[in-house]
Amino acid sequence: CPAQATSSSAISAHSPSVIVAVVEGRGLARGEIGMASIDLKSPQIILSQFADNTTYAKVITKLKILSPLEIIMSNTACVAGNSTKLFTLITENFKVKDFHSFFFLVFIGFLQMGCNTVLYHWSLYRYYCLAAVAALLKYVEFIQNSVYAPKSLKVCFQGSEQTAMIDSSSAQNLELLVNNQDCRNSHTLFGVLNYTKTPGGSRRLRSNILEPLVDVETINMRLDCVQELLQDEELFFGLQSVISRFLDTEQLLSVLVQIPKQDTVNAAESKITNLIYLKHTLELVDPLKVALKKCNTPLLRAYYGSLEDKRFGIILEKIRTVINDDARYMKGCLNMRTQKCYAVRSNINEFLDIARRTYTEIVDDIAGMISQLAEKYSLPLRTSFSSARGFFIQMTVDCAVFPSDQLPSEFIKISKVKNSYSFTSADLIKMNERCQESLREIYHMTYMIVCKLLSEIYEYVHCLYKLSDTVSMLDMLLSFAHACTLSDYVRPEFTDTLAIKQGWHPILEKISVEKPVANNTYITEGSNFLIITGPNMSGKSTYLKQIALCQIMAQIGSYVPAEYSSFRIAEQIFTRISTDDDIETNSSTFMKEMKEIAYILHNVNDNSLVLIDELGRGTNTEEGIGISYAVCEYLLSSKAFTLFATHFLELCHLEALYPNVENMHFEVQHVKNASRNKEAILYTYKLSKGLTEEKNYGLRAAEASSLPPSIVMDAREITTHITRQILQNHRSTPEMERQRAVYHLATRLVQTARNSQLDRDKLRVYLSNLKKKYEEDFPRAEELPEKTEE
Ligand SMILES: Nc1ncnc2c1ncn2[C@@H]1O[C@H](COP(=O)(O)OP(=O)(O)OP(=O)(O)O)[C@@H](O)[C@H]1O
Repeated sequence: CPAQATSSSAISAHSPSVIVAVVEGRGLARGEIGMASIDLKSPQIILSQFADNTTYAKVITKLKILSPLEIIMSNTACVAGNSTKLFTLITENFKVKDFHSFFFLVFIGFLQMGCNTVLYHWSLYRYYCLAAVAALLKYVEFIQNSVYAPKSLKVCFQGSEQTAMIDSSSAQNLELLVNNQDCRNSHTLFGVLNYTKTPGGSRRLRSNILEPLVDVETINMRLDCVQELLQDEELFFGLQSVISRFLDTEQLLSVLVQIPKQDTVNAAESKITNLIYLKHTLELVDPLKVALKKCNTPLLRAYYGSLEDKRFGIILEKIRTVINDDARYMKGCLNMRTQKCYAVRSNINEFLDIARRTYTEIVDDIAGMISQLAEKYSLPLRTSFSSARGFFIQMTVDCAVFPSDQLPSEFIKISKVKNSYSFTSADLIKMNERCQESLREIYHMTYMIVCKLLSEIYEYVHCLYKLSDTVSMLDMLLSFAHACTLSDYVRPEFTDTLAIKQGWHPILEKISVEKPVANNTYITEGSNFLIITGPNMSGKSTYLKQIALCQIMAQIGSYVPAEYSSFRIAEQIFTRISTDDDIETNSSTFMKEMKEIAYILHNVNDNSLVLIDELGRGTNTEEGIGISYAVCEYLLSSKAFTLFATHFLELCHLEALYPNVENMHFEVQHVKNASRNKEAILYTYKLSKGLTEEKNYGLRAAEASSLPPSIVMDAREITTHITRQILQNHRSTPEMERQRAVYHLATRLVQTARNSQLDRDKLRVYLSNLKKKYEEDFPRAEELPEKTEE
């Protein structure tokens, strides 16, 4: 309820309130998905229809982003023993309700009767999402016991093209909204950026982080706003003070446009409350305009323009004819009760005026009775109120000196909290009942007046959608600017290169005392594959995550933690990052790894950002290397920007085979620990070119840990023995080496030829160097086919 809608209610603002209906095509249309969702806190229906593959990755990702309260599916999809694959997949992850398939069809039938030609044609192409929305509306009507007022709902069709896709496991790996190790919200990207003041603003930030933009123009417009907010303190503080007074506009709108099917006291009370909230919200439009008046950037000007809408004034005028000027949102349930009681102006309904007089008299009587009791027993009694108990008596004394059995017998229902007794009396209970009765009357009569007023307002209510959009967007932009003022972020540019100068990890900065070590990144189309090596704990995973987080921050319109940054828009961000707290068994960890990598390989395109950390660690070394090598070669055939962190140094040979691969490593230093006469590792967290030269760093890390020294010694001996054995097995004849070199040379030639980005001169130089090197190493090079160079 909007009463809780303060900036501190971010958690309640995120509690699930979305209901989604999902429909899948049948027969030839299998895989065609229609989805419709409605947030019970926001009267907006979002429709989408798209084709998914057999893993249903898109549906599951979309559902995870929505984090629905409930999902409804047609009962034909879940016939016992014969349920569809989609149904089974969804039930594994979410709570599903089956709903009669009839409701999935009713809306379509109605449309096809020809009520609206645009919608009719639309229905032919978007059949499935319309079927979903039909069922969704019916279901909401059924559970909420209310319908939406005509022409009041906003309907959006959301294709999957306008935003970058981040699958749910990547969102988890990157700690976008939840931290794997720490349940605190602040240890996430959301926590780093969230300085929003309204629930709508924090919801918007959340959804933007999960679905960053891909349109450079829109991103730059947002960045212009953030820049202006950073440069103009007056604008920043002026806007922030107005925005923080807004309530949850979306939820308010949602409640306003619902018409209860039964007139209960609760429904009446809630409508009156919401009308007061509406008045409070509309009265903030003018201050918001004043705060925005001098802004210059196009987006802020556009928001200023949207506030010029005359309908805000019309609604407010209409409200003021019926509602008292001083009726407003106030904290505290008794205050709000008083506001509701006296909301409607006097002389509009004489029975209402009489009922209110009666109510006032009862409240005065209660106060009088309690002060008489205080006098009679010489006790420090005072009148208190709670929505559960109504009026009751409170007394603050030293409870140890004054035990409850010393209280007069007419005080009943005694409870004790710290040094305070709460109780009531039989008379007070009766008076509370009378008070409730007169309130019911007041609410009923007020409700009638409010309903009439609302029916006149509905036709203007659409401007509130604009207002809630404006407020949540301004709140989010202010939040970005706020985050910048606390840390030295820089405005990103958008080019075809990923270049970050001295970038650092934003979450690590927030949680650690010292500023993280910053690093440079440079990835272009001609050098789009970085293999990152380095000992354990040297900072590989942190670096990979840092790149993805900076990319997301840039694409939502925030500044980024770096000295300079330029990004290529990523249409998808994929990660395969092992999580250490995996409680699954080794084999299922491996299967999870394989599923995640298969998902990436199926969906990667030239504009993806791919981050892979320690692939193949769930199986033995040879197989791990084999899988990693094959995956790298597959990814190398695309122009995706890939960062591949690994302990398999064998993969670093790829640099020699592919011109677009670059080896990077994290440096460590060895320092003598004088007291223990041992060598210790000093992590620099600095990224340098080339592959790591560290050997047996696993053993050294084990030594540094609390593993018993005897075990470390044994491990060292066994490792030496195995390495010797492997070398023996691998010792090859010159002929074997020559064949291997021919194979590598041929692979390199094919890859180089495929990579049409290299210009022909560079290609020629590259190939003749290759041949020269081969001739030096292997005297029988004349056996190569003569035309290889071509
Ligand atoms: N740039 C940095 N600045 C400061 N501290 C860092 C930085 N990078 C990493 N660290 C610290 O080092 C710890 C280990 O980093 P990380 O997990 O990234 O290492 P890793 O190389 O991936 O290790 P492993 O190979 O064992 O998975 C982090 O928890 C973090 O506290």
